[in-house]
Amino acid sequence: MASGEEDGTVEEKETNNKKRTKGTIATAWLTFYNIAMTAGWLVLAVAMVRYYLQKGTHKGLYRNIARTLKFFQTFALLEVGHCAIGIVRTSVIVTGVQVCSRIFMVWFVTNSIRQIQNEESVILFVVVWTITEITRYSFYTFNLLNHLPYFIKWARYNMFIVMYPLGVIGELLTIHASLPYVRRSGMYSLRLPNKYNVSFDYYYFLIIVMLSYIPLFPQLYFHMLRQRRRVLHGEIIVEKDE
Ligand SMILES: CCCCCCCCCCCCC[C@@H](O)CC(=O)SCCNC(=O)CCNC(=O)[C@H](O)C(C)(C)COP(=O)(O)OP(=O)(O)OC[C@H]1O[C@@H](n2cnc3c(N)ncnc32)[C@H](O)[C@@H]1OP(=O)(O)O
Repeated sequence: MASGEEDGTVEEKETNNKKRTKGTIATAWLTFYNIAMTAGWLVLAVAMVRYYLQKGTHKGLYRNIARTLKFFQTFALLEVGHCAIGIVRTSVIVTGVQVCSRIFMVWFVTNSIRQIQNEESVILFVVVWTITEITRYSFYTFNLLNHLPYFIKWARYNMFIVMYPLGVIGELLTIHASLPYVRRSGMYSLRLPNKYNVSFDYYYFLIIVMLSYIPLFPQLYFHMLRQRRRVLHGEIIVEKDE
């Protein structure tokens, strides 16, 4: 008599193989991690809605949620580790660029320059990140638990089409708004002469960061479009080794 696996479809067999290779400890850790991250971003969403309903303005909202945002966005650094040790099938480079650019936005732009914290662009990228991350982490969680509702899968691989550009617009407008303050204050800059004999201008560094979105963002976006074709339309995509 044929075993259950022999009876299964190619898709089922592939899922079983993937699970076996991932291992129990890794699966348990990822389940815990994804539940914690879904909960964290949900807390953030509730805090934002409550603040807006109580105050009727977005002014002061960033300060109200800053701690939670910094904590959960920084925690996402673990994702680079997940890829590096091979417990998730994702590129370290793609994940690294995504996570580091977000951490940079949170710590070295929004958190460091108080004057821009009430900009609408800050609210734009925080709202977009929040919606995206609730969907993404619940997708991973339900997927690991083998109970993935189709609408979450659909949302994970469709919402980014609009959300990614919106998030980028919010981030770029925020960096742009910070430029005059950075120039005036000379923050994080090193002027000559100094004992190291090096100079660094954070103002120009921020302009370089903004320009680096031009080559880097399309790569992240096309990566997600490929993932979308693979997951929603079953296309076999041959990726180059990183
Ligand atoms: C220091 C100076 C910094 C300079 C900065 C330069 C700027 C560069 C430009 C950067 C622009 C970024 C802008 C961005 O911040 C804006 C926004 O995010 S706006 C909001 C919209 N965003 C999105 O929709 C994000 C989309 N991106 C992502 O989801 C990820 O970041 C990405 C790494 C791109 C995801 O790719 P991935 O390959 O992981 O896709 P999948 O989700 O399909 O996963 C692939 C497989 O891995 C499994 N997996 C992954 N993670 C987990 C996990 N945590 N738990 C369990 N399993 C996981 C997943 O299930 C897939 O498995 P399988 O292949 O078996 O199906």
